[in-house]
Amino acid sequence: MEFLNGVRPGYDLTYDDVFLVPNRSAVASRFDVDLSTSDGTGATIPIVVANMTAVAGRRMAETVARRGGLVVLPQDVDPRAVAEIVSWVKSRHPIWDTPLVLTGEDSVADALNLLPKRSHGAVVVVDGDGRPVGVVDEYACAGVDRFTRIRDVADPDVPTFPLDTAPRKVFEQLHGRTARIAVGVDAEGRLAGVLTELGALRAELYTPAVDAAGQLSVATAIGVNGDVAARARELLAAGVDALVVDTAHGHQDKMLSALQSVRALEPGVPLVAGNVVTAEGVRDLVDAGADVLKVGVGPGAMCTTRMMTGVGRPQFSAVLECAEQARALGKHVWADGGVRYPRDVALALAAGAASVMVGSWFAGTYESPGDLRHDESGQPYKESFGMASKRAVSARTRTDNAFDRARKALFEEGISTSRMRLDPMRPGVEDLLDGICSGVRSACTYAGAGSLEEFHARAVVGIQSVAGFAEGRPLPGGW
Ligand SMILES: NC(=O)C1=CN([C@@H]2O[C@H](COP(=O)(O)OP(=O)(O)OC[C@H]3O[C@@H](n4cnc5c(N)ncnc54)[C@H](OP(=O)(O)O)[C@@H]3O)[C@@H](O)[C@H]2O)C=CC1
Ligand SMILES: Nc1nc2c(ncn2[C@@H]2O[C@H](COP(=O)(O)O)[C@@H](O)[C@H]2O)c(=O)[nH]1
Ligand SMILES: [K+]
Repeated sequence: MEFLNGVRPGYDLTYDDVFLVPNRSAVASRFDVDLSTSDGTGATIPIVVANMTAVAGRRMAETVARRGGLVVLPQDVDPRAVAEIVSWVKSRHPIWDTPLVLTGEDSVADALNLLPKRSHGAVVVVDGDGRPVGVVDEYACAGVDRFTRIRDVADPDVPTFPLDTAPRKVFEQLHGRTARIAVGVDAEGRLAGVLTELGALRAELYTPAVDAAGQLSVATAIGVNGDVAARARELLAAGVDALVVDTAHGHQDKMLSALQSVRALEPGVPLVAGNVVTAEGVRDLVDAGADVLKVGVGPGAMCTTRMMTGVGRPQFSAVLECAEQARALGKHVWADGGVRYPRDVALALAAGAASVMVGSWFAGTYESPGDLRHDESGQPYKESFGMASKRAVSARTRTDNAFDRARKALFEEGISTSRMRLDPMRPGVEDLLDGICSGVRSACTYAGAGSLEEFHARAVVGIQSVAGFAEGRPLPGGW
């Protein structure tokens, strides 16, 4: 990456401060751009979902891995529960989505409770042998008593396909029909998955992130306290595909010894560590065994670190400096936090990040773990909170004695509650991934790049005024 006219400023920059200049391009189509990452995780899109309790759970992990990204499960989850989630994610089909399932005897109220759990918007009704006999969506549930039996409202016309049917064929069969989903069945005719028309299209455009056995990939985080090596060993045995050693101040001795102890296990999967924002931090963590550095102090949407401490660094410059150092050592950087638009992802990749971590933005989707709520005006939202908030710290320290818990509660560096609105046009995480991947593909072709490495090599970045940033915003309401 180079700065426009070779001018590298003497002050630090964040994503809003910069823009990409178009280059002459020989890339004929945005579909020709390869978005796969170079960080050794096998991800085929440069997106990692942050290890936050309000964001990263099993449905998020399954859904994002199917589209080629990676989800990091939070460190606050008990290792046995992580093992269960990992084996569950790995048991999911890499193309067909996990169905929501009820029997004909269940009620419309049961269906209405289940529907917001998944983006595909339908519940499959099965018989006693697990064979699909109908489909119910929210329209079928509208205007009927909530105690009505499902069998009385289900649509018995279920487009059904063997699991090995090409997604394009499923797309063509669904196109123009009223049926919302296609149902995939195994050799015995039992329900095994569902696909919407859009899901079938995505299955042709994205490549799932999978392990050597072809099963969906998933990562997990650990902290720096306690017996880090023992916990890491347990998680590696559970089959995680990357291990993230995570603490607010990654450039501290406790992190270095934690990393050394995990590296000594020869994990055999990428070892990620952070957070840091300086070249010195990168060097020390690499010396201690990190393959990937997590970069960002203070940019997160739930993060109050900069307001509480004055510590941090504008994220674009932090990523640029850390990526330069990591690349010089043959290592990689994940740009962590502060991503609000697809452009922020493109800019982080231009600065040299191998992948970009997104947290709060994805909290406002069907796939995040929280319950769907509605505000006073009926708008759907989910709650999000920071991992250093009173709420998260209190959950993390629940087994400590009362005095220690009270001591810990003093160091609050995150928001305990916030509302992340579900965008009615993009309520699922895959809708957001579509937007991000389209934006990044397009950014690559503007730069004349066919891969993310070429994008970083060719990117020309300029610095803009606040007015320059404002000019780039759309004006849906006119002026
Ligand atoms: N990217 C960011 O800007 C930030 C991210 N976070 C996220 O919050 C989560 C919790 O992290 P964390 O609070 O580190 O919790 P951890 O449970 O990992 O504990 C961190 C350990 O490091 C010690 N420590 C020393 N200095 C610091 C410091 N300045 N900040 C934090 N701990 C310090 C703590 O000791 P003692 O408690 O005795 O001081 C504690 O033992 C993580 O997911 C982290 O990524 C949190 C803040 C900033
Ligand atoms: N200082 C804090 N940082 C936090 C907290 N919880 C999470 N985080 C960091 O934010 C990113 C995600 O950023 P986002 O803008 O996409 O939400 C996450 O990976 C952490 O590094 C917190 O309580 N305090
Ligand atoms: K912030």
